[in-house]
Amino acid sequence: MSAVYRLGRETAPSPVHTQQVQAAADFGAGGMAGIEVTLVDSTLRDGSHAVNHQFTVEQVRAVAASLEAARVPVIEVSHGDGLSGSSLVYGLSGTDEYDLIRAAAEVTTDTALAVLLLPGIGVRHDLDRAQELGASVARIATHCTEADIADVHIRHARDRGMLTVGFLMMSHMATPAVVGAQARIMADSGAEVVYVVDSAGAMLPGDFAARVLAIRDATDDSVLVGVHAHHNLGLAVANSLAAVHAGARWVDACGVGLGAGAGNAPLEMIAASFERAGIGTGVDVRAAIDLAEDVVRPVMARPVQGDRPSVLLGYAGVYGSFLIHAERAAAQFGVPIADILLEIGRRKAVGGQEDLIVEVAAGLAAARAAAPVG
Ligand SMILES: CC[C@H](O)CC(=O)C(=O)O
Ligand SMILES: [Mn+2]
Repeated sequence: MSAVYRLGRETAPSPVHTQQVQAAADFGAGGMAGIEVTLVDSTLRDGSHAVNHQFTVEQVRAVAASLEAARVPVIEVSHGDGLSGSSLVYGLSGTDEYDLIRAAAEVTTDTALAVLLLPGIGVRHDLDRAQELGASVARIATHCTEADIADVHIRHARDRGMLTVGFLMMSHMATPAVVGAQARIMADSGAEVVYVVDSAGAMLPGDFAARVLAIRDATDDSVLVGVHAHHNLGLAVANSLAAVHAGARWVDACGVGLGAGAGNAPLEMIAASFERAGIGTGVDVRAAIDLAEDVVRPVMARPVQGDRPSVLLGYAGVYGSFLIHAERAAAQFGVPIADILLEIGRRKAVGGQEDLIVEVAAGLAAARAAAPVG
């Protein structure tokens, strides 16, 4: 017989104030009317993780053309780990990313092309090559405490006339004040937009809002703030709304959410919910819904969803792009993926430490083998 549940563990809510009702209404339909944002679609870059970096020229042409038709203003095309990410450690590209950038450039005229670069994986020359093929937006990504290593790349992109964006990855690992200070470093280097990036999909709406406000404060609103949310805890759209409410004006999304882990904020849901909130994006919502279903879903090699490993990524604060590596290590060493991800989270691994996943899996397997049976 099951238990009878009785009221008792709940704490009483505090009395309702008029300001609270007004603040809540900001998050309702039409509550953010008058705000305009720039949407950046990263299906062809973050989505690269979810297809094991196997995008083809034909797929890129189809996705890029449909994004242009939906009036998405900026689309990002690169290996998942940024320019020159194709490697044994991060995953070899099926098609050279410059061929993919060229393909996207050939089918777009009104949409701007962006590329991602992680200093050390890619170099300044990679930005030059991408720009020659048509990229005009450079997104320079570092761990959230290492903004200074982006200095030469940000300056270089600005000198070449590219719209330059700083991208503070794994932002949940630093306090709002630290994220603000790091954004200031990127702004001083010349970044025009600086992003709060929830690489692990571990952040809650207030975590985003606090970091957006901290960046605005630390930079005296001299840069625009962007947000890049992952859906591991099912919060990517709500987090993006909270970030916009706090002042973010660039917002990333991917068709069907195609991206690392449980994916990114789905473009079609961002476009639709933002329109309901009154936020202007310029994107054709019907076309975004159609392209997600008809163009992006067919290229998905695997469903991007909040399954066990994806939720664990968000819960443990682990890099979304570690998912495929962790799945492989779990199969190779015969240990539960949950154990690997929780241990990686405890060790606070940062991007670039993919080999630690193998070390952790091997260690867990050895510990199991050594444990007394029974
Ligand atoms: C490894 C680069 C990474 O995928 C960038 C990004 O999208 C993120 O940190 O979420
Ligand atoms: Mn991402």
